[in-house]
Amino acid sequence: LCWTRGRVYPLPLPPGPRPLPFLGNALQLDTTRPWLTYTAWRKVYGNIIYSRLLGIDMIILNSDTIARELFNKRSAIYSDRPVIHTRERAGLAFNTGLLPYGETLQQHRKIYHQVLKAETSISYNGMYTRQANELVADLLSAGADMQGPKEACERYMGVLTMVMTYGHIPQREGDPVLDRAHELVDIVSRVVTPEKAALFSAFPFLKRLPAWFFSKDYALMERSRELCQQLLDEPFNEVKAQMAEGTASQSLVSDFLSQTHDEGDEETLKAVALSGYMAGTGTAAHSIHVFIMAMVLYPDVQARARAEINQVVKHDKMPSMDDRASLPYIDAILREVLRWYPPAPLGIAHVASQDDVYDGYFIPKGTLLMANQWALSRDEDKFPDASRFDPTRHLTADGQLKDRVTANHFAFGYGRRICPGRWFAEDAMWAAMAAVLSVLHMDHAKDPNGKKIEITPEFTPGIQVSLKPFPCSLGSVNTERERQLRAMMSLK
Ligand code: HEM
Repeated sequence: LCWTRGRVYPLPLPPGPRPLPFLGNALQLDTTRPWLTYTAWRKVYGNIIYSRLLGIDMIILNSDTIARELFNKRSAIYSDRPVIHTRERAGLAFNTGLLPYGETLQQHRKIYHQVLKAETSISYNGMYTRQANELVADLLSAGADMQGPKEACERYMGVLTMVMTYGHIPQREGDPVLDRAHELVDIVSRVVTPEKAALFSAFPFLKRLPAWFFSKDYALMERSRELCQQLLDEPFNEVKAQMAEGTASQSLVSDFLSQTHDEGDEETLKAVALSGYMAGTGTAAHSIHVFIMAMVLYPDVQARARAEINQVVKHDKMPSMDDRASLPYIDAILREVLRWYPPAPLGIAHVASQDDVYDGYFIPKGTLLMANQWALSRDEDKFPDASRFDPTRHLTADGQLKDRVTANHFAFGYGRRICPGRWFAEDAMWAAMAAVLSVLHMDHAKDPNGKKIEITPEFTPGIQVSLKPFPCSLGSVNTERERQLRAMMSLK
């Protein structure tokens, strides 16, 4: 028996910093970016670290191998989620990512699997290409507006997810569904202000924080609840009405509604559609935005990628998803984007539903476990000179991809909670990156004296980070392709 931190366990807990009473290790954290602290702790305590915060047991995994050992191989134990205090108050109890492990979650995941699995995701190829063309046009018209590229990436993912879930193509300006969805995602990240974002990521349970802590956020949470209800019901009811009239487009909702008449199933379907939108837009939009920044900062990578496209695709044609197998360098860029700045640096916490033992360490039931993706991404043994953006890490000497699939990337998480939108995300990212590289030259913005403006990457923190707008200059390098793209857009 081991007497550890006031409690008796059959074996020692993993090593970790000495906690203070009640606060635990809270004061040792970089509160806006706790993943940096956890990565620094690795040097002292290693790849599996125990920490105690506000009375909650937490284990940080700084190794992909250990995360796979626990979350994948022992998924029967490690698939639960922490209880988040604000979940009900903000109307977010329906959200797949926050559901405890159980029957409802399994129903959700079954639906995602049917509409987002690799084979189905390919069937959206026409949609990815069409929307990628729009993205290029939006980026071209962004000009010197710094907000432009970020908004264009967000619109691209917002439209793709709306079309996939409701068959609804949002209007360019003032679309009521897209606007509300944006507002909701924005509120969720404002309720999760930098301080709270840090708390949420560092203490994703928050169950034990007192109510006064949230007093200022009550109004926002009220609005969030209202928006959730509208967004759960309105687009869904519209699809139902369209189905009755025989005018509904194919979508997740229309496909499933045609198979079910059960009201319980309808609630599940609504929850799945909105959770997919909430989980999918910010993450993938951030990654496409990071891609643009990487292309500005690493012009050699940009030039090689464009040269490869020009070799495979005729000079006056846009690439299509059919060209993907012939363009492994673009996939290598995609994997490097996910590694370089993973959208969820600590993933979403898993919870142990039973006591367990790993490598001689005791893991008590109820422990919250987080795979520290930031540490994985900066592992110098696996990724030498890790802060450098270098797609060739993912290629063999003869230019082929080292791993068969992108969907196993650590950025998508693990086990029974692995991201169900990973194929949709990677297909959407690939289409966007190939279209952008085919037409656009991405460069540093210049000041009035013609001097290039340096970029310092900044991110809004949270469970999901988001690259802030940065100065850049985007212009066309291929007028024939640009013409073809605009012709394709007017044919829609
Ligand atoms: C670059 C894009 C994306 C990244 C990096 C990403 C990453 C993640 C991660 C790390 C998790 C948690 C996994 C875990 O617990 O181990 C997750 C969960 C989830 N993702 Fe994604 N995601 C992306 C795009 C998408 C898209 C496009 C969709 C849907 C259309 C989506 C839907 C979901 C859902 C519903 C969950 C919750 C699953 C659960 O709790 O069982 N994601 N994602």
